[in-house]
Amino acid sequence: MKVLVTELMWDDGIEELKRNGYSVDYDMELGRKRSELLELVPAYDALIVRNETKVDAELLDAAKNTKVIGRLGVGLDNIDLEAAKARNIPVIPAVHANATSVAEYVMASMLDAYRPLAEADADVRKGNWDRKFFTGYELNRKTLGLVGLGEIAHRVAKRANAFGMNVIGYDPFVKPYDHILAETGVRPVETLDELLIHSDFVSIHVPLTKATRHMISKDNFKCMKRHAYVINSARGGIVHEQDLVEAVQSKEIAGAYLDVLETEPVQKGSPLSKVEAIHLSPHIAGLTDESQSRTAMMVAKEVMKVLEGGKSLCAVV
Ligand SMILES: NC(=O)c1ccc[n+]([C@@H]2O[C@H](COP(=O)([O-])OP(=O)(O)OC[C@H]3O[C@@H](n4cnc5c(N)ncnc54)[C@H](O)[C@@H]3O)[C@@H](O)[C@H]2O)c1
Ligand SMILES: O=C(O)[C@H](O)CS(=O)(=O)O
Repeated sequence: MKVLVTELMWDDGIEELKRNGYSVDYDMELGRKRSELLELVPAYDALIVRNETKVDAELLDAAKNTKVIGRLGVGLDNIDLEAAKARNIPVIPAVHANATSVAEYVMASMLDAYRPLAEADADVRKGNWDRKFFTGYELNRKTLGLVGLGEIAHRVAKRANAFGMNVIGYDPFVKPYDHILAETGVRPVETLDELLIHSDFVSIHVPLTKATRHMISKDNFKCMKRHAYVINSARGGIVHEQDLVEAVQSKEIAGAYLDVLETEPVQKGSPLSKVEAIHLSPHIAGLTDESQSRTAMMVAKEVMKVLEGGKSLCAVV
């Protein structure tokens, strides 16, 4: 059977498929080459994608022999789940496989905001020794507000607790008596405004949906503390980018860490890249060697399970 991998996949998973007798074609840029992809896809029994391949009705119609779709991550905003369901094609994300890596990225962002080592290093290399300017702040006793209280948010909360932070969270779908809140030390709040008003850091952990698009925009920044930072490692489009630029430029908030953008890769001349206090990274929060090895192996194994006639417990449709 033939498997087509259209985006970055760690060797472990590719080798696992080959060891089990599958023929694998791998082009990590194919997700961006739509017409080539549409031409190639009918020949494959399984499709393995990441976040850039648009898996819509058109692609699924072309994928006449495809029996399963593996997703090398958890965000599903690039996949038309209804269209997959209608065609009886299970979609299998790498459930929880990169959550710890994202949680560590959020901790790194908060530490960078308060202890900017890269900037201090650059300054010392210029011959300066400015101890006053580089005096930082402690995360201890600061408030972290988590928007969305799913898998990643809880892993962030555990780590933030270890740093002595107060952690609050907003998620209308999580019950206030849910045991996970007690286990990870999150105090739930009832409204997004309440979270924004109290937080020194606001970290976003919701999927991109119609309801979450531009969930953080102009009026929300006005609620926030002037020294607060926004961290978005979830999806571009949840934070309104132009409103963010204006909020940082007018000092309504201190800055932001964005791992994800509304249009990826970053556009030439993007206003985001002109604001020093907006820190950008190329969608790498979930990318570590460990997480990608786990992700690739999990997806390879679950895809093979379906191709061999079994059922994957990780399938979302
Ligand atoms: N940057 C990266 O590398 C990276 C890596 C992994 C995941 N992600 C993104 O992070 C997102 C979250 O991942 P997760 O594993 O924590 O997902 P999850 O499904 O475990 O949690 C999402 C939470 O968001 C909540 N939610 C949904 N709509 C909401 C709303 N309108 N208001 C408040 N809460 C709402 C849900 O109730 C759920 O608890 C993913 O959907 C993905 O887009 C990014
Ligand atoms: O949704 C995810 O898991 C992440 O955004 C990482 S990736 O799969 O898009 O690389």
